[in-house]
Amino acid sequence: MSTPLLELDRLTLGYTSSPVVRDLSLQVGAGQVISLLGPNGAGKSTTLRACSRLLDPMSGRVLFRGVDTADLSAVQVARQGLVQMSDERSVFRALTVEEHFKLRHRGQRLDKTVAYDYFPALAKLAKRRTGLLSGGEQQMLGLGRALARRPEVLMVDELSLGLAPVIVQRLLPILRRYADETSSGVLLIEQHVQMALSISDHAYVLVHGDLILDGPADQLARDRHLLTASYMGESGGQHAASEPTNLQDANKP
Ligand SMILES: Nc1ncnc2c1ncn2[C@@H]1O[C@H](COP(=O)(O)OP(=O)(O)OP(=O)(O)O)[C@@H](O)[C@H]1O
Repeated sequence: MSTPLLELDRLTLGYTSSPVVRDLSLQVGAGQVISLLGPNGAGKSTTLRACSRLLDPMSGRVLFRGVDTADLSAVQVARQGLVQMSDERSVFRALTVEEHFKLRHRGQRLDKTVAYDYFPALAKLAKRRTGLLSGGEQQMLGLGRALARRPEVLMVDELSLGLAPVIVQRLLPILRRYADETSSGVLLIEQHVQMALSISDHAYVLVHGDLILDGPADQLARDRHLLTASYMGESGGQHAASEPTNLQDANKP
C-alpha cells in the first residue's frame, strides 16, 4: 500500500498530565475522505490541533507524506499542504468576496479560480460585501478560501456549526469532489453523522479519548445500532484496555 498522506501513529494527547486522547492511530490516503466521529469532549478537535502542530503529542507521531511533523511549526505544516480550515471562517464584513481572495493566508497566496470552480455562486457574489452574505454563503466563502490554498490534506472541524442541515447537505459533497478530483485527503469532524458518512470512505469513532470503532463508512451508515452503541461507549469496550472494533477485521473469515 502507498504511504498515506496523513498518518497518526499511536498518538496520545493532553493539555495537562492526564491525556484526553489515547493511543490513536488513523490514516488518510490520497483521494480519501475520512470522518472522525464521536460525542462532545471525545478529543476530536484536540486531534486536529495536534495535526496542525498547535499541540505537541505526549507520545506518538503525526506523519505527513510519511515524514514526522514533530520538528515543523504550525505555519510550516500548513505551507507544506496540511491545512486546517479555521480562521477562514471569520470574514471581514467590510470587504467584498473578491477582496477576501487577495488577502494572503499566513503568507500563502489564494487561488480564487479554485474557489469559484467549486462554488460558482461565490463568483456571482464577488462584488458583495461579506457582511451582507447569509451564514451559508459565508461558510461557502470560508471553505472556498481553504480550498483556494490547494491543500493536500484538508482538515475540517464542524463545517455545519450554526448552519441549517440543508446547507450542510450542499457543502459536504464539495469535500468529496475535491478529494476525488485532486487526489487530496480530507479529515472531517462532523456532528451530522449520517451526512458525514455519506461522503466518507472510512470513519473512526472516538469516545472519551479512546478509539472505540472504525470501519468503512457505508458499513457504519447501515449499522446505526452499532454506531449509536459506540457513542454510548458500548461497542468494543469502553476504554483503552480493550481493543477497538475494526469492522474490516471483524468481517474477515
Ligand atoms: N485548551 C484546553 N485546555 C484544557 N483542556 C481542554 C482544552 N481544550 C479541550 N480540552 C478538554 O479536552 C477534552 C477533549 O476536548 P475536544 O475539544 O478535543 O473534544 P471534541 O471531541 O472536539 O468535542 P466537541 O465535539 O464538543 O467539540 C475535553 O475534556 C475538553 O474539556
